[in-house]
Amino acid sequence: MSKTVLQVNHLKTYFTVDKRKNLFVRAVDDVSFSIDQGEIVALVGESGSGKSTIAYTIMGMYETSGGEIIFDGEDIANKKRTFDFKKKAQIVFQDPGSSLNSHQDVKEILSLPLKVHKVVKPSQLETKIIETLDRVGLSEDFMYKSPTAIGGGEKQLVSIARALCSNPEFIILDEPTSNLDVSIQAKIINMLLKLHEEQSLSYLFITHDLSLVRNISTKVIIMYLGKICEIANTEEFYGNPHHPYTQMLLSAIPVVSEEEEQLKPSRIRSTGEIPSPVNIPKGCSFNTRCHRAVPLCFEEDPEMIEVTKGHFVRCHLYGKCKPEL
Ligand SMILES: Nc1ncnc2c1ncn2[C@@H]1O[C@H](COP(=O)(O)OP(=O)(O)OP(=O)(O)O)[C@@H](O)[C@H]1O
Repeated sequence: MSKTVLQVNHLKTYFTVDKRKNLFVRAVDDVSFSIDQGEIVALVGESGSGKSTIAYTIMGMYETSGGEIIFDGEDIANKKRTFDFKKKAQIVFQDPGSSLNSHQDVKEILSLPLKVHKVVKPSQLETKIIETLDRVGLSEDFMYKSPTAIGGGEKQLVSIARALCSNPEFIILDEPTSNLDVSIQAKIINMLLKLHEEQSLSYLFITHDLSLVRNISTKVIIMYLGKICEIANTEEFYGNPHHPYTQMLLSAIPVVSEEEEQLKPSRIRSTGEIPSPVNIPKGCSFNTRCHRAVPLCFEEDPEMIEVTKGHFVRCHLYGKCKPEL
C-alpha cells in the first residue's frame, strides 16, 4: 500500500470581514481529503471556491481556523513550517511572473534552494543547475537570463525547476498553465507527467479544467463555496458522477469521442446565482442553483457520505433523501 503523504482533516480557513458584526468568509470550511505517494489529485471548482486557500493553508502561508494538516505523519496545522517540510513540499503558482525575482538571473534563482537545502556541494552547483534546467526542457543558455527576458511558458518552467531543486516529494500546482498559450500548456503538462512518473512525485493539481483532469489525475475533488461536494477516483468520477453540481460541470465540458459523449451527463443548465461567500445560504450551499433540490436542502447542510468505496458525496439525495429502491 502507498504511503499517505498528506492528510487534511476538517480543515477550516476563515477570513475576517467585520469582527464587530462577526462576519467571515468561510473560504475553506470543514474540508477533508488525503494524497498518497504517487497520486495526482485534482482540486477543481469555480473561481472563489477555496482552492488556492487550501493550497496556501497547507503551505503555511495562511493560518488555519481549525482542523488538521498531517504531512508525513505529523500535524503541522498552525505550526511554523519546518525546514524539512520546506524541502519536501513545494508550490508552483499560477503567475510565474510575480513569483520569480526579476532582479536575479535564473542561475541565482535556482542556486538559492540548492544552497539552502544543501542539495549539492558548492563546487557542483552549476552542474546541478544545468541538470535541473534540462529536466524541465530548458537549455543551459537560460542560466544567465533574467525572468523579464523570457516568455511566460519559460518562466513557468523556471518556477517548476526551482520547485524541483530541493528534491520534493509533494508539489502543489496552482493552475500552473492557465495563463499560458495552449501549445505551451501541453508541453508543460507532459513535462509534469514525465517528472511525476520518474520520481513518484505526488501532486495536488488545482484547476478549472475538467477535460485536462480526466487525462492526468488519479483522484478528483470538487469544491463549491469552501466545501467539498464530491471525491472519487478519476475513472469512477467521470463514469458515475453523483453530485448535482458535478453533473452540471461535466455536462458543460466539450468532448472529442463518441464514448465520452455517452458517459457525459445530459446538458444541465446552470440556474440561480452563486451566493456571496460571506452570506452562505442555510442548508446546502448549492441549493440556489441545484436542479434536484428537495425541501431538506434548504434546511440542513448535508453530511459527506461514502456512497461506494472511495467515492464520497455531500448531498441529501444520497443520504437522508435517498429515493427508495
Ligand atoms: N486573503 C484573503 N482575505 C479575504 N478573503 C480572501 C482572501 N483570500 C481569498 N479570500 C476569499 O476566499 C474565497 C476563496 O478564494 P480562493 O482564492 O481560495 O478561491 P479559488 O477557488 O482559488 O479561486 P480562483 O480559481 O479564482 O483562484 C473567496 O471568496 C475569496 O474572495
